[in-house]
Amino acid sequence: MASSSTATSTAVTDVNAVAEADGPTKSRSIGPLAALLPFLRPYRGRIALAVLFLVLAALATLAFPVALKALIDNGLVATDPGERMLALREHFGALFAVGVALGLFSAARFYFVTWLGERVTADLRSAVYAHVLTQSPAFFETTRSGEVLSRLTADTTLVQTVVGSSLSMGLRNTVMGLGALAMLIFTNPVVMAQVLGVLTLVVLPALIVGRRVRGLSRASQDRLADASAIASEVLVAMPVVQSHTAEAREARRFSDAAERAFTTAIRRTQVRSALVAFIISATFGALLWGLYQGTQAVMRGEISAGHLGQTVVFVVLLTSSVAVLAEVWGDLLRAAGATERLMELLAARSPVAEPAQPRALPPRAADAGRGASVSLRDVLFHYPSRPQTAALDHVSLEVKPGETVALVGPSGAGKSTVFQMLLRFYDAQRGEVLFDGVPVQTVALAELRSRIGLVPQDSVIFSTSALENIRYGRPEASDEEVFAAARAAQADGFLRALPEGYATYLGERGVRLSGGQRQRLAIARAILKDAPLLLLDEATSALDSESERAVQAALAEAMRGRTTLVIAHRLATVIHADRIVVLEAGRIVDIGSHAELLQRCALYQRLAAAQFDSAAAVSSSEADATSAELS
Ligand SMILES: Nc1ncnc2c1ncn2[C@@H]1O[C@H](COP(=O)(O)OP(=O)(O)OP(=O)(O)O)[C@@H](O)[C@H]1O
Repeated sequence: MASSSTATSTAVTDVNAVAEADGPTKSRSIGPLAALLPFLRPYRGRIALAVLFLVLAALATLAFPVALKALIDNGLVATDPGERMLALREHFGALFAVGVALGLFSAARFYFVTWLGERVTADLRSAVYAHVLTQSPAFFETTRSGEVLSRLTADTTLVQTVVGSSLSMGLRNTVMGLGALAMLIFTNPVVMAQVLGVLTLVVLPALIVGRRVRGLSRASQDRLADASAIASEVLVAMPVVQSHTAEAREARRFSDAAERAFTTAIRRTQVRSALVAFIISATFGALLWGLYQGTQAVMRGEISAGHLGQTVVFVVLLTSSVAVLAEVWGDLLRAAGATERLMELLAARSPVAEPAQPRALPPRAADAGRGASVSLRDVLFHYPSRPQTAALDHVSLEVKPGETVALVGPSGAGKSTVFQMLLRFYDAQRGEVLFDGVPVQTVALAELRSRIGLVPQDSVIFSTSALENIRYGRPEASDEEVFAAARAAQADGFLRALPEGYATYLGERGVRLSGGQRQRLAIARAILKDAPLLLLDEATSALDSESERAVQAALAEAMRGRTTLVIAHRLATVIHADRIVVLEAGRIVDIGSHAELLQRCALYQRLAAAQFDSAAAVSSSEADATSAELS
């Protein structure tokens, strides 16, 4: 346990270190298991019951050899056959009673211990998952989601084995072993001293080898996590994989990772197997030695046959306890590796910190019908992984309530980064980001984000019904409100036409909807959320003109009465924007209306010519207007 402090101090406190913690283990003890204590603490009552039944079961086991001795020494001595029969029945009755007690106590112990294992694992899983969900995007840049999933399943399962079985096996065998030891010392000190000598020779190497098992355990869990990470990455990108006919390549990449996990697991198993062989043969040796000594003593008339029988059972109990304990030690070390890793995830601190004393945003009612104001003041920001390149380079922008501002610029200009700043996914290194005049760092994250509706470029559809999908941003909304939002987003028609209408299950990632339908569903979600600021990242993929019109109408509805920042890829959008901000390499190059920028901004002219003209879905009248303006 001495190393638990080491484990805590090495527990990763920043997100980057989580990803780097793939290396070998830092401490080689069961110390990290101490981190499970807070998870066990709420269930003190259950633990007490488990321990009670565990001790009772161990005592019943220890009572067995005593009853056996009584049977051999007393049950068989009566000379009268009738009396002997009666005595025998009594002794067998006593043995049976011990057996029944053992059965009942063991069942109760099993129930409580397994309950604890399941409970603690479920709590741990939920705690780690909930914690991971609070991490900023920086965490997910460095930690693969498949790896987190593997931690949540494979590592917690190891912990479950320990809490739900190994710990109780360990405790039971400790109690039984100590009991057998005490009884042996009490009844047969000479044999005892010898057995103990042999056992020491067994335990020491087992402990030493066990350390290596733990290192290998963590390594094999890590390799397993690698395989899971590959699978989860590929499974969500199946169309890309299949269109590149990369199935065989991806299958090989996974099987290579699985193979590495296998090799590491086998190395661990080899070490463990050698340990098992050693432990079993050595403890067997100890047992036989005890038996040999005892037989001699009986022959010399020093002890009774019953005494020998009792001694043998005690020695069996003692040696098997030691053997089990060595096994359990291996399990504990394995689980320590898994716990260490889970605790690293739990210790990861998001660099986007909640303010200690959050300031309230101005009441929402005041914004109703006009939207929020947002400001970026001299914002300098680089992504944590790219400290040399400023993604936003001294950007200042004031957006008034109700205004629609389009962001345009070449790829990598920093348009999405502006959104990330407003949502406070990252904090700027310099400058200020204000929402309704309040610096975003001083507002509770939940409050800030509740005021922002986001329609991302790739509409995310969850694997649930259409109704629940729209309700995602405001779970308490009534069905009627959902229908109204869907109508406003031009989604009501196609949703009602689905086999089960709004109750239709949309499949994983909405694969049953077309691109335009997915967008409208995402817009309905934003409309229902009814936030004063709308961040809209227009989809770049072209839609057919009918679908495009529907999406544009939906967007117009979503923008009504709100402040809107839109990353624009469509001509219709820039034409209708109040102002257009032209970004390049993290700087604002120019701000103006479409007509003004066409007049004076060379970059905008290039963008307009290349980007908007080629947008297939631009309605013909608008395209004509632009051509006229451009020419
Ligand atoms: N998570 C990230 N980590 C590191 N660098 C990033 C990250 N996201 C974006 N960048 C970099 O920051 C710069 C601005 O990116 P941003 O995504 O804001 O551009 P954009 O204008 O939205 O581009 P696009 O139109 O292609 O989406 C780019 O150089 C990009 O490579």
